[in-house]
Amino acid sequence: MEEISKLPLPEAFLDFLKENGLDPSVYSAADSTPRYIRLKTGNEADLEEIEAELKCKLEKVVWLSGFYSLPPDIKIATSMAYKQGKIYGIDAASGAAVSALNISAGDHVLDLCAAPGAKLCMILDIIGDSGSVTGVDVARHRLAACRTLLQKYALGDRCRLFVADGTTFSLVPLRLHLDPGSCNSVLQEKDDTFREWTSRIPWKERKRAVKARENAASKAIVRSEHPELIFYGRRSGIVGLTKEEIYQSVCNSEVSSSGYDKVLVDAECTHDGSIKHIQKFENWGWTTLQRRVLDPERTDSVTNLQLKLLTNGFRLLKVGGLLVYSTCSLTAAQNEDVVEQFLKDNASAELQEIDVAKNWPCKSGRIPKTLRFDPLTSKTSGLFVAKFTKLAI
Ligand SMILES: C[S@@+](CC[C@H](N)C(=O)[O-])C[C@H]1O[C@@H](n2cnc3c(N)ncnc32)[C@H](O)[C@@H]1O
Repeated sequence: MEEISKLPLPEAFLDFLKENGLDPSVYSAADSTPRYIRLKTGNEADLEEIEAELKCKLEKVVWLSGFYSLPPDIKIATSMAYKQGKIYGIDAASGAAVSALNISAGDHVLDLCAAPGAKLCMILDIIGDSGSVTGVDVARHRLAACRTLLQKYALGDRCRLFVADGTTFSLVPLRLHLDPGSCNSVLQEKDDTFREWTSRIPWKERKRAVKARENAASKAIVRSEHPELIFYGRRSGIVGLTKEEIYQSVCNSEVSSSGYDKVLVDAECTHDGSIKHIQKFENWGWTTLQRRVLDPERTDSVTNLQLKLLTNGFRLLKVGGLLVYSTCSLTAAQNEDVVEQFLKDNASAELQEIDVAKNWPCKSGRIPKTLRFDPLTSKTSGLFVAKFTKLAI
């Protein structure tokens, strides 16, 4: 086993890096990469108090608004500031991916791989009291954790969460009825009208849902008529509508005008660029790394999935909208190769310069306009970011 800094990397991982043309020295920053937090909007005046509580100086990240760095050994989870939802942990490179979307007031945003939800929280914090956010993830337990996060940070008012496969998810934003007060008067309540969301689901309904999940799990192929809605806020557009209205399908030609303004595809990947993730294998065991990261079959299936997620996210984008594709892998196969194939398959997709990136501590990817954060030079977790717009053709 070769020793790089204090993180021992097994031969197989070093071979994986070599095969992918990646420099192992990026992992030497493992011990010095700072931890990052984002201050929830409205808590700026509490900065000194938070510093006193954490007993450390919060260094403003000059290139990313609302972000602060702190030494990696500082624990934030037990602090009052964290418990009260004033700060949340999110890597600066992740924040950059969200920032690249140029979210503005009134936007309807789709986060296609949303859990556990750090980026979703940031998106919701930015949109504030306008527009809507739809979070999708295939892993129910991870999305449930995401729901807990939204509630903790009181950010869920304009959000809806669906357990669904992002490669086939088909719902467009509900542009009307975002304010339940304004629609109740015109809508006639039917039996299946969605009322305000509550975590206290009636016993009968809960039993029915568990049974449906058990039935689905017992079949080889999970067939669900609709994506499962596991949370919706008061102004998410859901309250006051019926099931039929919420699950209304639209054809591809309609999506060009009624699709999302912004789409984030923070795709499933092998996480090899995330130093924090790689460090976890010290405890999980390096054989787990072999299975989850190095296995060529895993890499092949993940790149197929990434292309499908990107393609479907783009399908749901309206003309003139913006899509950001990101992964925390540093391999070309999961990044530039996926982007190249996607551009080849989608004539209406155009790669965009990330205009807000002028002062970001990152490098260009192999394809101009794409960006790579590498832990050593960026002092962040590793991340690849590409941004697209949809042309009217
Ligand atoms: C890199 S993580 C997303 C992190 C998240 N954006 C955040 O900031 O916390 C990738 C996510 O993709 C989800 N995923 C995997 N396959 C998926 C699919 N087919 N459809 C939707 N989500 C999927 C995983 O469950 C995982 O939560």
